[in-house]
Amino acid sequence: MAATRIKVCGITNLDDARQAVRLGVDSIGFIFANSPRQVTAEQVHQIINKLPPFINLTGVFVDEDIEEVQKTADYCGLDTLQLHGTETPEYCKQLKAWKVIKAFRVREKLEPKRMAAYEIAGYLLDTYQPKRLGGTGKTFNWDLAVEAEEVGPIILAGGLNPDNITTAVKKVEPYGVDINSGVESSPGQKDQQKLKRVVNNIRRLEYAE
Ligand SMILES: O=C(O)c1ccccc1N[C@@H]1O[C@H](COP(=O)(O)O)[C@@H](O)[C@H]1O
Repeated sequence: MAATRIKVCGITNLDDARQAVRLGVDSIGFIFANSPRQVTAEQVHQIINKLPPFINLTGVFVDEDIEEVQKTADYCGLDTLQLHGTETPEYCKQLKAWKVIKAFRVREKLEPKRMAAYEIAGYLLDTYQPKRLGGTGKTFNWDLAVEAEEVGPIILAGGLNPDNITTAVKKVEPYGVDINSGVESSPGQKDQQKLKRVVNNIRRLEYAE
């Protein structure tokens, strides 16, 4: 099995960021949108300043004014922008200076044509829940994610935790996974043991070959 890229999202403090770095995750994510995990550009700037090099930094936005996204990304030194709202392919094109990931919330079926209209670096599949634009803690039918592979690099999200991550990765074989509320002790605070278990479970699959 190819290596699975790991993003840990919803980081709100330096201790959790450092623990994610220690575990060797590929990207750490900061949520600028309305959320129990919301952070300000200033908070993220302070956290990032204290991190070592070679860490990919992702910012999560929902239908934000594009100039505000660019300003925040520049100020914080973000590498990747993850868009969770109704952002259009044209909106994404204006962010060419960054790697863009667009989130697609999955209901009963996949919408590969709609996804393929986006010329972006990665396609994140998350669980649909009315009135929630992310961070639901719920999984969706992973059979649909398997079908999405032809569109481009798939990042699997939605309710991933230490207990279901092995099944999810084995089944979907995604390019990457995005772990958020499933490794928290309370909203915005990571549980160090859960985080460690998730990462170890993914690595174990890779070493098993
Ligand atoms: O976590 C949030 O509160 C959030 C709010 C608005 C947009 C995105 C958000 N999080 C993203 O949601 C998915 C799935 O999260 P979970 O594992 O189900 O908690 C993930 O990509 C987060 O980055």
